[in-house]
Amino acid sequence: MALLEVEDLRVAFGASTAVDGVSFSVEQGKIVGLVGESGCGKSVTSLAVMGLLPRGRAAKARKGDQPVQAAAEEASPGAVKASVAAPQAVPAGGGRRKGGGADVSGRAVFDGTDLLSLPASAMRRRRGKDLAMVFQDPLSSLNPVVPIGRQITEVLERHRGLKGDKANKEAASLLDRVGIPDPVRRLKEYPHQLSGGMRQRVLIAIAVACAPRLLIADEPTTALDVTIQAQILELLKDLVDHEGTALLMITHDLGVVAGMCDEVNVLYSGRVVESAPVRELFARPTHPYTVGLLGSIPRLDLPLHEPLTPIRGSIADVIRWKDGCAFAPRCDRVADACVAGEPALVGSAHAHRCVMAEEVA
Ligand SMILES: Nc1ncnc2c1ncn2[C@@H]1O[C@H](COP(=O)(O)OP(=O)(O)OP(=O)(O)O)[C@@H](O)[C@H]1O
Repeated sequence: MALLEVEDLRVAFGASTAVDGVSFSVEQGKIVGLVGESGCGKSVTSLAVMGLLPRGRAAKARKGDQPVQAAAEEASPGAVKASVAAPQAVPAGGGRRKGGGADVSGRAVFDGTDLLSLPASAMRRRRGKDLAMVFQDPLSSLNPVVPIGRQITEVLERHRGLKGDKANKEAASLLDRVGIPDPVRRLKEYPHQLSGGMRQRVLIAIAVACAPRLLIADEPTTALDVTIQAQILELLKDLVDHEGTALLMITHDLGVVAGMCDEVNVLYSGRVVESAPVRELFARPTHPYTVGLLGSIPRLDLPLHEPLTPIRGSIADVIRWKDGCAFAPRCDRVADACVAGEPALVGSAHAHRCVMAEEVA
C-alpha cells in the first residue's frame, strides 16, 4: 500500500466545489506531481490533506471547529508559534479568498490512518513530524521579526525535544545540509537578510527538520529565478533519493514535472483528467487537456519559430462534470458524446477521463 492514498477527495466552499472526487497515491521514495492551470484545485487538495483548510458548516457540526489560525500555526515543521509556513497557509485556505469554510469529504490515508478523520489535536501532532509542507513564497512563510535560527530551533524543540546548544548545532547542520554557507552566522539573521533562494532553503530546512515521511511542496520554486529554481529542485530530489521521503509536488510547470516526477496527475476543474507515469504521459498524452498543456510549452526539438498552441478559453469556461466533460467548451475535439453525461476515469496505470480518447490517440 502507498504511503499516502487519497480517495475521492471532495472540497466545497459553500455551493462552490473546488475539488471534485480526486484520487491519487504517493509511494515512499517517489515524487508525484499534481499539475494543472491556476484554479484547478491543486492547492486546495494539498491543504485538505494537511488539514489546513478552515472547516465549513458541515464539518463543524461533525467535529467542532478548528480555527484557521490554529491550523495555520501547526502548518508544517515551521508550524510553531509565529513561525513559518503558517502565514501562507492562512491566505490559501481562508484569508485571501473570501467564501467561508471548506466542507471536506473522502479519505486521505497516510500509513494506514485516515488523516481526514483525525481530531485536530492528533493532526497537529502529525503535521511537522510525519507530514510537512513547503509553500511558494518563503518571505511570507517566514516570520520577518524572528531570526531564522530561532524559527528552526522552535521546530526542533517542539517535535524532537532538542534545546539550547543541541538545537543550535542541529539547526546549523540543517542549514548546511540545504546548502547555506556559513550556517552558524546565518542562524542569527532575519529573513530579509537572505536572498529568495536562501529563504526557500531555510523553509526546506525547517520542513525536513523532523525527517517527515511525506513532504508536500506547493509551487516551491515559482518565485525564484531559474538557476536557483534548479538548485532547489535538486535539493528536494536529493531528499527523496537519500531519505526515502515521499514528495507531492504541486506545480503548473510541466518542465518541473518532466525533470522531477515519477508519476503525474493532471487536474482540470477539480478532477483528475489523466494520470500516468511521467514518461508515459509525455510520450502518449491522452486527454485533450494534457495534449493542450504540452502543446503550449516551448520545445527545443521543434523548428525555430514553430508557433506555440495555447489552449483556447479559460478555466472559467467549464460545464459541471455531471453534465459532461468540464473541458468540452475549450476542446477542439468535442463531440456530442462529451456532453452526454459524466465522463469516467478509465484505466489504471495510465488513466484518462475522455470519452473520445481513442479518436484523440
Ligand atoms: N477559501 C476559499 N473560499 C472559496 N473558494 C476557494 C477558497 N480557496 C480556494 N478556492 C477556490 O477553489 C478553486 C481551487 O483553488 P486552488 O487554490 O486549489 O487552485 P490551484 O490549482 O492551486 O491554483 P493556483 O495555481 O493559482 O494556486 C479555485 O476556484 C479557488 O478560487
